[in-house]
Amino acid sequence: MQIDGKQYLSVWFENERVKMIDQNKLPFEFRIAEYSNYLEICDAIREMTVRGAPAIGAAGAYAIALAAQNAPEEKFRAYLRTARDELIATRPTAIDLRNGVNYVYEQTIKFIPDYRHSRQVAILAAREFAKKSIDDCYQIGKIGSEIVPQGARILTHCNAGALATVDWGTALAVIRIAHQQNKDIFVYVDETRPRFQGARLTAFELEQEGIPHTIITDSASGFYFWKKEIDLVITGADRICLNGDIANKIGTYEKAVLAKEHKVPFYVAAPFSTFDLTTKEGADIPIEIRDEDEIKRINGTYLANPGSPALNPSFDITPAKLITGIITPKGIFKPKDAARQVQI
Ligand SMILES: CSC[C@H]1O[C@H](OP(=O)(O)O)[C@H](O)[C@@H]1O
Repeated sequence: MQIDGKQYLSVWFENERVKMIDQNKLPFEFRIAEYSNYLEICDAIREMTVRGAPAIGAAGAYAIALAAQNAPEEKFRAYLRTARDELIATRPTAIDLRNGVNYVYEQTIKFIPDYRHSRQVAILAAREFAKKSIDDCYQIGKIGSEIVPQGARILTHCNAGALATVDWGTALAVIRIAHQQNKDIFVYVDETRPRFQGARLTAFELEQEGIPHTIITDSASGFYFWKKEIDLVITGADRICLNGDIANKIGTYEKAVLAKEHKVPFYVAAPFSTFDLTTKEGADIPIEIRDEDEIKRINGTYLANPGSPALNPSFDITPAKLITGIITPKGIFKPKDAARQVQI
């Protein structure tokens, strides 16, 4: 992604350290955070310094590579197993995290007790996972742009951009490439309470690339559907089940219901690292419940009644029946057929 004319990835491995754009500071401050051990990356994922399903998948992959560099040889496998389990436990919903961590873990332990080779393979495997994510997201953008009509007004929710992946994005990869194809698109950006990934991160990415857009409150989208100002909805996903149900940022489900009511196509864009072939349907996906203070406070200042409790599920489930198609690196598929593409 271009930031002030310079090319960046959201997360990368350099000089034996994992580096990432601090997404909690954007768009007000551009800061690169860097870590030398996997425990710091566990905190970074929990605190959403890095966030977005494919981005935390890559961060987890690099964290295992870092663990392999630091693991004492006398307990190499046990140290890596602990790192794997602690990283996967940081955020339960996005399946890319488990997929990225497990991929590098499995590749690395194959070479024990050749510890030097294991350490080299760990870094190569993590870099391979991240590079495949970038390539998959670019393909998603190219394939997805085919369903974007000229002059389309597109609603998107949360941030499914380059910041939520390693580069390009998923929903925003489609939007970026449609813009590059001069399709004259306009984007309605849901602010996405309570952490404002839309108002802060999606709006930042779109402004950086000169893509016309407006921020709206989450509750305003219904009004723009009613005004017939939304032609298409494209979101990302955090987990896609065997039957095509998806988990995505809280508020996605209601956009899908509105889209159905107003006969507007609702697409989900995701790489294959977001598919979970071990989960049959959406009801089986663990939903991350985050701290109530994310709702009640901003930067420590209360904006809600301090004495009242708040419920803060970070994701919801959108059933396959509300999804027009799932945009993958291999093509666009009906939800019920998408998971099969991963198996092929
Ligand atoms: C490329 S899809 C990213 C996906 O992850 C976001 O969640 P979070 O910001 O909590 O990591 C959101 O659900 C996006 O759609």
